[in-house]
Amino acid sequence: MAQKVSVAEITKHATPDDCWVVVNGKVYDLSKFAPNHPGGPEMVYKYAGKDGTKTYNQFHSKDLIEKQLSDSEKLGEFDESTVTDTWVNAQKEETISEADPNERPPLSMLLNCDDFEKAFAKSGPQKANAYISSASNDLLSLNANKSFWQKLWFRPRIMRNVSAINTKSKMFGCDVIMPVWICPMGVAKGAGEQGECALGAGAAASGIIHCVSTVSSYDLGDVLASAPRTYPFFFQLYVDKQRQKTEALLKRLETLDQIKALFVTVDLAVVSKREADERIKTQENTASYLHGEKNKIDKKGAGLARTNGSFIDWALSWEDLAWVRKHSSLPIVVKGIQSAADAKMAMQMGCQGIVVSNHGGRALDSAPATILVLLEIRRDCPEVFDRMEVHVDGGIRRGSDILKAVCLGAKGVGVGRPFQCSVMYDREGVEAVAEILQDELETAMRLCGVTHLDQVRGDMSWLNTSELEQYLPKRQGWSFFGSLRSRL
Ligand code: HEM
Ligand SMILES: Cc1cc2nc3c(=O)[nH]c(=O)nc-3n(C[C@H](O)[C@H](O)[C@H](O)COP(=O)(O)O)c2cc1C
Repeated sequence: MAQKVSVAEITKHATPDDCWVVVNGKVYDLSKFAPNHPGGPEMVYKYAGKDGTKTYNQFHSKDLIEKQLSDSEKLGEFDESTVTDTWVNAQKEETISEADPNERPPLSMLLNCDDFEKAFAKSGPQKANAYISSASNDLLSLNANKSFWQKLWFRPRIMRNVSAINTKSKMFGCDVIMPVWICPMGVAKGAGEQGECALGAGAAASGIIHCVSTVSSYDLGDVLASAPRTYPFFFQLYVDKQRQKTEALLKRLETLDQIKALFVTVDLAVVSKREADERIKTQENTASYLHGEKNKIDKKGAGLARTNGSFIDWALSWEDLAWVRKHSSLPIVVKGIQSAADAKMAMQMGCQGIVVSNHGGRALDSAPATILVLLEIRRDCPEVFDRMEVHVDGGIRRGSDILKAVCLGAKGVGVGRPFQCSVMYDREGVEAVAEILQDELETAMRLCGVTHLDQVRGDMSWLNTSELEQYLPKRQGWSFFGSLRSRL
């Protein structure tokens, strides 16, 4: 890229079909790439014939663009000597609200997972907060996820000598200090400069596992390098409409021995409406090139999340698991199970695991709270817990929630938003969340009279589920008259 490209030349290429963009002092032809941009094409078109550095850097690692684009799309160095006043003024429309580090409460003041979400809401970039905290429509599943964990009560035992306790566990063959993985979450760089690298480094330092999202801000190689060379990770897969792209990704994963399981996300055939995200209209992404006018928002709003999912294949079906298996030797874990029937299906298809999840309330609103699905599986097809690893996420915010999940039979739990928000404090923030959960788990175990997690895994006698049972769906194919008939 020795050649220099002038402002006059760049501004000639300012349409979706002919889209040159300056990023970090270099000029790229993004015409072919933009329609496939995982964050949606409009994000890129907005910078056609302009400098997109500020926005790009907010969400992506510096070298991502260099790694992703072909040589013919790299046009040369930006010729600074040709900058004019018109060019400078044209770049001024960007109004990204940035986090002010001085506004942040000190890490030592944050005592629980909720504190991290509150701190981010107060001091993180407004748009990033809307993206992270939002969920579908009326937030019914988001709120139910969390509040239903609070409707499950322990049945503690006393005087059990809890001086020495052990939270160590195994998840997909990996030894962990406690059965927790950091949920896959897109574009973590929006929350803090180190993005997924903070999540990876923090997970490794804390002895838990980071599940890296398909739509990570950093290249997977960089995320893996944030941890010691042999430290394990999981990888989350969105199947791309262009299946050959997914095949290439799976091929790459085969070469990365740090990846120990493949979480295939199946609950987001389309991205739902997240109104908090749609309502933030003051940010730079609201100016839609395609709509022809600056700062014009489409009829649905200005949501980032909505445009991001356009590449996800909504034709995905159970038969496709055989295709995934053909291209991957990793344990296959179906993420997004929302009924006992589908848990059973995954087991019958020979999957190694499932994650009971409704995408943190970001997929179907009114999807059941994940703890209810876990209870339903235990009631209707308990054999699932013996045949594969059952994991759960959604609203898990306390160490005691982890213990409850384990008593229900879970091998591990995913924690999402608190970790994403902790990235505002870099790796130290991630470690702090893990430390809080570890401490709370140990305390809950001691106060319950439990010394080792294997002692209680799948043992419902430690729980009182009465309050929740009224919310469980009726058994499939079960009816009062049917059961009466069978007794006659
Ligand atoms: C080769 C280059 C690029 C790659 C591989 C890439 C990849 C991605 C990915 C994976 C996402 C996350 C989607 C999700 O959360 O579902 C994303 C989001 C985004 N990208 Fe890019 N991108 C590239 C270039 C650019 C450029 C040039 C710009 C702007 C100038 C840009 C702006 C954005 C924005 C604003 C988002 C939205 C973040 C959010 O959802 O919160 N990207 N991109
Ligand atoms: C900001 C954000 C981004 C997410 N991105 C992804 C993703 O890329 N892939 C995925 O499978 N799930 C994604 N999820 C869902 C999480 O993996 C997880 O299921 C959910 O956040 C768990 O709920 P919790 O946040 O209440 O702990 C995302 C969730 C959030 C909050």
